[in-house]
Amino acid sequence: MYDFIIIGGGTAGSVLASRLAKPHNSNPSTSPFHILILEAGPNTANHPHTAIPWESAALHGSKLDWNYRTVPQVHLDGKPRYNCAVKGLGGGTVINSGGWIRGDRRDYDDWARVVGDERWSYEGMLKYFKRSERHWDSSVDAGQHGFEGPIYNSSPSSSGRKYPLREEILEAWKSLGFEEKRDGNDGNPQGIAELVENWREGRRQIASQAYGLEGVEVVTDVLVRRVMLSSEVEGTSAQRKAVGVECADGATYLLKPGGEVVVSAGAYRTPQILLLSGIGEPAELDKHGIKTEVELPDVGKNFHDHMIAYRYWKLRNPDRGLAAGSPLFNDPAYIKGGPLDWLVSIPVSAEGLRTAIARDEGNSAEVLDQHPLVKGPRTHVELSVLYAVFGGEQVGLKLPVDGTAIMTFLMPFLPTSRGSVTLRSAHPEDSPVIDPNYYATETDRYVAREGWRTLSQLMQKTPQGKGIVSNEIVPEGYGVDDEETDGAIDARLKIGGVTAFHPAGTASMGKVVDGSLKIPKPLASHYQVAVYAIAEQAADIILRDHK
Ligand SMILES: Cc1cc2nc3c(=O)[nH]c(=O)nc-3n(C[C@H](O)[C@H](O)[C@H](O)COP(=O)(O)OP(=O)(O)OC[C@H]3O[C@@H](n4cnc5c(N)ncnc54)[C@H](O)[C@@H]3O)c2cc1C
Repeated sequence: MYDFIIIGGGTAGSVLASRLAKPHNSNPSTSPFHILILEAGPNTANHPHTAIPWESAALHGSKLDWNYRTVPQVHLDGKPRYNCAVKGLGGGTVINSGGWIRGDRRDYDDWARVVGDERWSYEGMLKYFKRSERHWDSSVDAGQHGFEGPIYNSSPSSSGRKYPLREEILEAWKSLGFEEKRDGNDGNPQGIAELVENWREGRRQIASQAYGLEGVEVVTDVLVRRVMLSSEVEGTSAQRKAVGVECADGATYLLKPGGEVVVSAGAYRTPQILLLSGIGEPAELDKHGIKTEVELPDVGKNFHDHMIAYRYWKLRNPDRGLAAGSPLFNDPAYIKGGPLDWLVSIPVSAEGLRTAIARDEGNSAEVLDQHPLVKGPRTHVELSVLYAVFGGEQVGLKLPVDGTAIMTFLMPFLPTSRGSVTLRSAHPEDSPVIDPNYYATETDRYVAREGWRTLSQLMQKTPQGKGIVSNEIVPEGYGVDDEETDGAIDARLKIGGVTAFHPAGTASMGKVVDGSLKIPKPLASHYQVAVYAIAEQAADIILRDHK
């Protein structure tokens, strides 16, 4: 019997279990709790492709990948998209690209406003951002950064990567009017900031190992089917309480009285487990012959993901050795992180945004003035230049990694499109039906087009961009369109839009789980920093309740 059963030993599950077993600042093994993690995949500790970050390419489609396909994306080119999630101890941290990006304080403040709970504001989360990280530079603002957390941070410059295009690209961004920031992770990321990664000396840090699971019972290779619920009468109303967990093979694990089950199975599988437990929309449950235990219509709704789109550019002078494939990139320092220097986080123009929102939501001028996406300014899109090429096959391009081309990406950050994750069947082995519904709103299309045009300006209009690249490498059948009409940009984004691997929102708090963890909106960031901090705060909340 257990005090805590944690379903899913991924990023959040590992951090939470570790902190419950050994609270922050405590001596080893002081926990009085019996804690269990149930993880569907294997222990990833000694896997040959998990230590060196760039080897994660070999994990896509492997046994460690749940390897999802979405439903056809009707607002893109009508085709399904591949969505990856890791099946193994450590979850997303086994494969992710290591971007350690905290995002914009305004998003967290918006969460706090929506859920009426200041613990989820930027200031409320700050303690946990600091607690999880170990910044490499002791001269940065100690009010914003942690120096003793389990997760080591690094940057291209701190790891000794000296990319030949670093200064030219910086100057190109500046010539578009953007300002350089010394620290992109201080809650105000707008501008040009150096990339921060969570690689330690060029090695991946997997959450389950970096935090450590001493004092936690870990069962791997076990697929959870459902949370077992009992009916308890409290006062005049019947309450459902978790009493344990049932696995697909029929094994059960039970809670001690007063114990808790935590469902941290990621954005795709958390709603599946809740639905298989009879927690969800009765009509949806009826379809699969599942008895409704708790009516919660929003389980699996509110799904959103960041869409990313890549573009490719022919180098004017490849012999300068500017991109992966040229000999310079064989320097061992260069495998210590991703082939880029800068992330540029920007708002889009408020006027166009108001028009787009009005088309989607039909708001009056007064409402639009107060609209959270307009007020801010919010960080609407992230842009970057990479000194490598990959992902071209999505748009039918075969691009050898031979040092002759570079790429750019744009990632619209605060999508208003919403999709869903629903049941395919009552069998836990069947993957859920995943519909991110990318690019469904005019607001999302407007933001993406603005990002697209900014990248075109950077590469084709700035003196530095014009000096670096000769032309864009365009997919067959798509001409180079100097006018850059909305239609022409949409056509490219509809074939090129793919997941940035940031699924979220399917157990949206306040609607799906209890009041302490209500977080229903997207963030202008990459999600692991937030997941680490949320799990850190969850541990504090649970430990307070169990004192
Ligand atoms: C390819 C890729 C690149 C990424 N790059 C970045 C990046 O550069 N920066 C960034 O900030 N974020 C990045 N992310 C996102 C980030 O890694 C995730 O947001 C984060 O890991 C999510 O944590 P989680 O705990 O919610 O889910 P996960 O870490 O996915 O954990 C869920 C766990 O639950 C387990 N599970 C699921 N169903 C069951 C079941 N029925 N029974 C038992 N166990 C189950 C899974 O196997 C998994 O281990 C990336 C993600 C991917 C996939």
